[in-house]
Amino acid sequence: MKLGRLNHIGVATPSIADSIAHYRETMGATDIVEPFDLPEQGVKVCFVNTPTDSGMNGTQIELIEPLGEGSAIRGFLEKNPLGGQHHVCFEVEDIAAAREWFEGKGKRILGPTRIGAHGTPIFFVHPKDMMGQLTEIMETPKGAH
Ligand SMILES: CC[C@@H](C(=O)O)C(=O)SCCNC(=O)CCNC(=O)[C@H](O)C(C)(C)COP(=O)(O)OP(=O)(O)OC[C@H]1O[C@@H](n2cnc3c(N)ncnc32)[C@H](O)[C@@H]1OP(=O)(O)O
Ligand SMILES: [Co+2]
Repeated sequence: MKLGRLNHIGVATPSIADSIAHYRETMGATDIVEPFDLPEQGVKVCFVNTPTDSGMNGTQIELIEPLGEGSAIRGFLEKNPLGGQHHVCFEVEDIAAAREWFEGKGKRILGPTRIGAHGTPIFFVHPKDMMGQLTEIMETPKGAH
């Protein structure tokens, strides 16, 4: 497997509205996408786009707020009430081959491969098998970059 670009850093927050204000007013972000619900992932999502010199897409901050009782990020926010860095997400060309790669290395994959916020297949690898970082792997969107 070949590591692709760092697509996004997932940041859990108890309030996307408060986080948007923080990124606008304190961090000077100018390109923030309207938040939307992803009930199948148990989160409300908002992308903060970061600029690049090349004009290619920059790495995003993916703000995630719990949606519904069974949200996967509720436990994280109970331990970290202010929120904070939750996961890193790297792109790969072929999601099935990437899954086989991590499985072959004995890494625990969390649940099935499913469609993520960018409309392409994703899966998560357990933080305890990844040097403490919850790691999302996503297939590069067709025609991106
Ligand atoms: C927006 C959609 C999508 C996208 O397209 O980008 C997303 O990003 S959705 C993001 C939310 N979804 C997920 O995170 C799905 C995968 N996550 C999980 O399955 C669980 O959250 C988890 C990683 C298995 C954790 O489960 P939880 O029940 O909350 O905690 P545990 O107590 O079982 O945790 C065990 C152990 O791991 C440590 N931990 C938990 N979360 C993290 C983390 N984000 N980063 C690093 N470490 C983490 C936790 O502290 C426990 O450690 P010990 O206390 O030492 O046992
Ligand atoms: Co993510």
